[in-house]
Amino acid sequence: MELRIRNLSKTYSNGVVALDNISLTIPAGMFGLLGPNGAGKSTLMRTLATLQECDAGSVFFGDLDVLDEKDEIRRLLGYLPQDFGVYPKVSAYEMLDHFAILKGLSHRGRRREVVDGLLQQTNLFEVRHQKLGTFSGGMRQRFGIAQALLGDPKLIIVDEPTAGLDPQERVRFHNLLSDIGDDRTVILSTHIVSDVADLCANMAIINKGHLLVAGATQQLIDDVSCKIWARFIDKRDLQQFQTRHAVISTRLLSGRTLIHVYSDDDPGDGFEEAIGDLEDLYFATITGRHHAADRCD
Ligand SMILES: Nc1ncnc2c1ncn2[C@@H]1O[C@H](COP(=O)(O)OP(=O)(O)OP(=O)(O)O)[C@@H](O)[C@H]1O
Repeated sequence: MELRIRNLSKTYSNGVVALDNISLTIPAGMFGLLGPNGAGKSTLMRTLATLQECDAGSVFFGDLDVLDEKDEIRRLLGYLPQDFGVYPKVSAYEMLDHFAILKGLSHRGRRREVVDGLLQQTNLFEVRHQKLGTFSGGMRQRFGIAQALLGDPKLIIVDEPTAGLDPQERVRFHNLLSDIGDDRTVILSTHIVSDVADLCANMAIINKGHLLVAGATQQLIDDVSCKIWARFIDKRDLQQFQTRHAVISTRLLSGRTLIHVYSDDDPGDGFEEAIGDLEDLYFATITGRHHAADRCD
């Protein structure tokens, strides 16, 4: 089902504008919401998860008014918050069983089936009697997904789930997310570009409360791909290059400094055409070089 966000705004009491007139349509499947720290992602996620009020705007999930029909939405919603805390002294099984009771699964036999199934799906069945306090970050996040999946939600919101996971756990977590994203609407909020590149067919970039671009991930990459130029430089010359060119990223590659610049035409100066990727789109967009209307021919 589609989630339609229209003209959503939120200003905190200290004057910070966290969401500035955001309009966005999120189709079924995996959707990536990408933005740096402080962009407004968590504010948007908490608003969609009915945990926080906005100042203006509307949100519909199919025919349901998310901001008004909170109880109905909560029945369809699974949420993994950014700061998902667990009781360290309780086992994974006990905790999930407890959440299942709260979700209204009162029949003991049925509950056991559901809880066992979710522990299997998240690869935690073998360790189900271990205390949550002994879990690694990745195991804890997979447990977070297990609790978010209770009640078979149609809308799943995960807020920065892979921060702090090692590469192996990240892959494992990605596989789990891509499995659950098949027949649901899953919103993945993250500042990690590869999370979106690996998983999300559709995406948006927000910064400082503004929606910058939104659409099909591959189309958005195609729109930037002809405008990215690269060259290695001596890192002492970086400032010079920054004054002459629209430098969007600087990275070290085998000890050498590689810069990417954004330009409609060949910038000269020894740059070669690079094939723009999602990271280029991200940096070009949040540095204000690339805009939603910019295209490659
Ligand atoms: N309760 C609050 N009161 C005042 N300002 C807030 C509050 N919560 C968030 N903010 C501010 O609103 C802006 C957006 O914050 P938000 O947490 O939504 O961003 P984010 O993209 O999720 O970033 P992060 O990844 O750091 O959580 C930030 O400038 C933040 O400092």
